Amino acid sequence: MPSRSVLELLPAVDVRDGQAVRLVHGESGSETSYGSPLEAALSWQRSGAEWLHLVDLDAAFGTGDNRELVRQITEAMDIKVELSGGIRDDASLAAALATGCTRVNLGTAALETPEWVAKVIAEHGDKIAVGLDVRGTTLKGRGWTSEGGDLYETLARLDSEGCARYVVTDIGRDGTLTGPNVELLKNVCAATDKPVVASGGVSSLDDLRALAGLTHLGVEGAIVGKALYAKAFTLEEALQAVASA
Ligand SMILES: O=C(O)c1ccccc1NCC(=O)[C@H](O)[C@H](O)COP(=O)(O)O
Repeated sequence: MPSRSVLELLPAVDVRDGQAVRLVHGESGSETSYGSPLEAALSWQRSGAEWLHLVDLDAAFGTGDNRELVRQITEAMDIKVELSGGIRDDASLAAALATGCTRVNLGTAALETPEWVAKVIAEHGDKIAVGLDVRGTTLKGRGWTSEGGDLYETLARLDSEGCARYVVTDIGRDGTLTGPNVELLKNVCAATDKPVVASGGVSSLDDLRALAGLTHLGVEGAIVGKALYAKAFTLEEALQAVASA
């Protein structure tokens, strides 16, 4: 009998001005602070996480960076780390990869400098994921007003360039505890053969079970932020829920 794949869970640590924070709709200025990002990351690791989704929000918003702290956190982890936020050129990519992270997530660069993204996909393969942050089917930079084109046209282009994986976020759900956009995830999975990581909106164990029910379509993992910080459930409960879904 073929083995069933278990949904990977990626607890999120988003860093702004040295603090772990949560945003609403990915918008700068909407943050709530949750203290030390290293402590948060270590606590997810202690709770059994196999992945950490670590975001440098200052780098993403162009308000500085938390590069040294992100490096320290990544080095302190025994688990896999996905790094995101402000990775847009050779220097920021080199700094991110030098942390020893498992992969990086490119966002705005995929919209604004597609030639560079094609080049680094060719060079680094599986170490590069692309974040597709959407409202409706229009791509957006996180928390930004600029529009980045059509989701499915961009997906087709990135697929043709060999992109290994997509992190898909409905910005309208992000940080809102209103549930993931299952329809969007199904549509993206239908449009690509590459694995998809769901991001934004998870509010309950039932949401995670619903995402676990999409693994056969290509949903490989789910990023969980606000729900863990708001203590809607524990990470142990979440891991148990997806293991038995
Ligand atoms: O990932 C980024 O690069 C990023 C850039 C700018 C704003 C937000 C960004 N990421 C946020 C996340 O990845 C969230 O942690 C994730 O979507 C979890 O959302 P939620 O479970 O709804 O808190």
